[in-house]
Amino acid sequence: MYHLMKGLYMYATSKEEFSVLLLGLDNAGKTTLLEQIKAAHSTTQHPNLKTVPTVGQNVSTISLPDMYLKIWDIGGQHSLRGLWQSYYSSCHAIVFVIDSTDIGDAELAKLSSPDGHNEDDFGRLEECKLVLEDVLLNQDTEGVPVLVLANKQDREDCVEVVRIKEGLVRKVFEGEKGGSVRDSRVLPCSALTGTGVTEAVEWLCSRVKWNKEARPPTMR
Ligand SMILES: Nc1nc2c(ncn2[C@@H]2O[C@H](COP(=O)(O)OP(=O)(O)OP(=O)(O)O)[C@@H](O)[C@H]2O)c(=O)[nH]1
Ligand SMILES: [Mg+2]
Repeated sequence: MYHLMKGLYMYATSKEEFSVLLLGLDNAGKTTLLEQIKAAHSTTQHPNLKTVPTVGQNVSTISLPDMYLKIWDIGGQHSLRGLWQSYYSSCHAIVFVIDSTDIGDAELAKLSSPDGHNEDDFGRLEECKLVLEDVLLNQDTEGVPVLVLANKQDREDCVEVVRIKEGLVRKVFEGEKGGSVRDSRVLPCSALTGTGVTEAVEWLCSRVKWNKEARPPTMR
C-alpha cells in the first residue's frame, strides 16, 4: 500500500525536465543571464551580478508550473570550448549569447571585403561567427532549437538586434546543412538589467515542448 501511494504521489507531483545550454564567447554574459533567470524564478534570491569568468560550468534547475528547466552555463573561454560538445547530445535547447558591443557592426559581408577596415572595426565578429557555426554544424545539435540572444542591449555602443539578425545570424544559419530544420530565433536582451529575460525563457519553454518527440524530456 505504501509503495502504491508513493507511486501515485510521485506520478502526481513529477514534471518533465528539459536541459538548456548557455553557450557563447567568454564575456558574452552567460553567467549574468543565469543569475537573472534564477532570481526571476525565486521569491527570495537576488541575482549575483558580480560574475567572474567561468572555469568549468554552473548549473541550476528552475521550477516552472509545467516543467523543470535545467540550465547549464558553460565557460566560453577558448580553452573551454572543447568541452561544449559533450553536452550536446543530452540538451533540449541552446541559447547562444552574443555581446552586442563586441562584433563591429555585425555585418559579416564586410569581413570578406576588408578594404578600409582594420581588425578593430570588427570586434570579435569573425570569432563569434566561427564558434556559432561550429555549434550548428555538430551532428549532436541537429534539430535542437537555438535561441540567439543579442545581449548587452542596455549599452549605448551596442549593435541593434535587427542588424545582428540580418548581418550575422541569418547568414550563419543559411550556411547550415539541411537549412531550416530547426527552430531558431534572435531576441534582444540585457542580462545585466534583466530586460528580455522573461521572453527568452518563454521562447525556450514553447520550443522544447514542440520538439519533445525528437528530444524527449526526463521525468523528475
Ligand atoms: N552592460 C552590460 N554588461 C553585461 C551584460 N551581461 C553581462 N555583462 C557584463 O559582462 C561581463 C561578463 O559577464 P559574464 O556573465 O561573466 O560572462 P560569461 O559569458 O559568463 O563569460 P565566461 O564565463 O568567461 O564564458 C561582466 O562584467 C558582466 O557584468 C549586459 O547585458 N549589459
Ligand atoms: Mg561565465
